[in-house]
Amino acid sequence: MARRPFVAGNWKMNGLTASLAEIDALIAAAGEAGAAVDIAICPPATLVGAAALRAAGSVVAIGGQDCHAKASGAHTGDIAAEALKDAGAAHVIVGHSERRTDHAETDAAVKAKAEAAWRAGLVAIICVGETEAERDAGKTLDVIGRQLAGSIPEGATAANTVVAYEPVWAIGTGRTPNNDEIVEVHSFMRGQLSARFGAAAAAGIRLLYGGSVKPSNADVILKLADVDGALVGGASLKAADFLPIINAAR
Ligand SMILES: O=C[C@H](O)COP(=O)(O)O
Repeated sequence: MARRPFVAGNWKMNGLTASLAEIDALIAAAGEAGAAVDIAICPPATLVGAAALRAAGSVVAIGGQDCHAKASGAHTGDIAAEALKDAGAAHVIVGHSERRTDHAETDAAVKAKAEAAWRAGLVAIICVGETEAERDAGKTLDVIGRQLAGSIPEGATAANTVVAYEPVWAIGTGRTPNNDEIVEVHSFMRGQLSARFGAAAAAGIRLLYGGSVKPSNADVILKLADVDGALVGGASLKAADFLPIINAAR
C-alpha cells in the first residue's frame, strides 16, 4: 500500500505568540509540498487554538504534544484530548520519551492516552525508542517490541495511528542511527504491527523516524525503506528549516 508521507513538527516547550508567524510562513510556502505530504505542527498547548485558527483550511494540521486519558475532571494542569480537538487539533503525540522520563509515563499510561486520542477523534502519534544503554546492550528490538505491545491499543488503523521511532539518544543530540539501524527498527515495527493488527492495517500505518532530523540528513533518512516521514523537534521551529525536510519527504 502506498503510504502518504507525514512530517510532523514537535515544538516541545518552545514558542510564544510571536512564533505563530512561523506557521504563517510555513503555510505560505508549503502549498505545493502539501499536495504530496501530510504536514503537522504540534506547538505548546497554549498555542494550539490560535495555531489551528491560523492553519484552518491550509495544508498544515495542528496537533497537541500530550493528553490526559480522561475526557474531563479534577486533573489540574492536564489537557483532555477532547479539549485539543475542540481547539482545532487533528493529532496528538503520546508517549514521547520526554514524557516517559519527565513524568514517569508507563506503556499502560501511553496506551490509555492513545485510546483517549481516538475517543476524541484525534490521530495518535505514538512514540517509542530505546535509550543508548539499551542499544549498547543489544536490547533495542526487545525494548521497541515491548513498547509497541504495551503502548498501542487494540484497534490501531492507518486512520487513527502513526508510530514514531525516536531513539532517545538521538533526540536533540545531532546523532542518528545509521541507515541500516533505522531500517532494521522500522522493518521490525512493521512486522510487529502486522502480526498484531493484520497485514492490511500494518501496511497502511505510517512509521516516522525522529531524532536529530535536519535539512542536511532528511533526504537520506526519508528515503529509507519503511520510513514514511519524520517527527522533527528543533528543526521544526523555523519554517525555513522545516520546509526542506517536508520537501525531502515528497
Ligand atoms: O519529537 C521530536 C523529537 O524528540 C526529535 O527532536 P529533535 O529533532 O530536536 O532531535
